[in-house]
Amino acid sequence: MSLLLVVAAALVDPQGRVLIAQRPQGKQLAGLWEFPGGKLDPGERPEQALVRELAEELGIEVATADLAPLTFASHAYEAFHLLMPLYLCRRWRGEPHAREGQALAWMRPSELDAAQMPPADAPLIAPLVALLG
Ligand SMILES: Nc1nc2c([nH]c(=O)n2[C@H]2C[C@H](O)[C@@H](COP(=O)(O)OP(=O)(O)OP(=O)(O)O)O2)c(=O)[nH]1
Repeated sequence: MSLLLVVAAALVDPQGRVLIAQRPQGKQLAGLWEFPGGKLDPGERPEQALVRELAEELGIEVATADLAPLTFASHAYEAFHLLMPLYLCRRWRGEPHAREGQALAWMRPSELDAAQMPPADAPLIAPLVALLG
């Protein structure tokens, strides 16, 4: 079993909506909607990696102090076991925009359709609904 650590963020806007991004064609799980984030580079701390991914993917600047642990996913994919902490973030600099051509959407957690997200993400929705409605 290989364990894959991926860090992800629920960016929350003032209306209580969270940002999801569509995985581009050609990648594993293409077309599904996910929380922004990604894998750690060698030697990186998880929060550092998430700050870097948010800058690369969305062009926003986030301080590690503004990343609050919310919950995590633990899911057995065929090729690896995914362990994915989900951080809540309500404060950033800049306007999130798709820097990698991905579609973006702000959604109320209660509207997140588990079917359109990777299977690992299904258990992440209830804690977001509990917090934000
Ligand atoms: N960022 C993110 N990844 C997720 C979520 N749910 C989920 O199963 N994953 C999986 C998909 C990928 O296997 C992995 C994230 O890897 P990644 O986005 O950094 O890398 P990738 O698969 O696009 O591949 P690559 O960049 O190395 O080419 O975690 C999610 O909500 N957000």
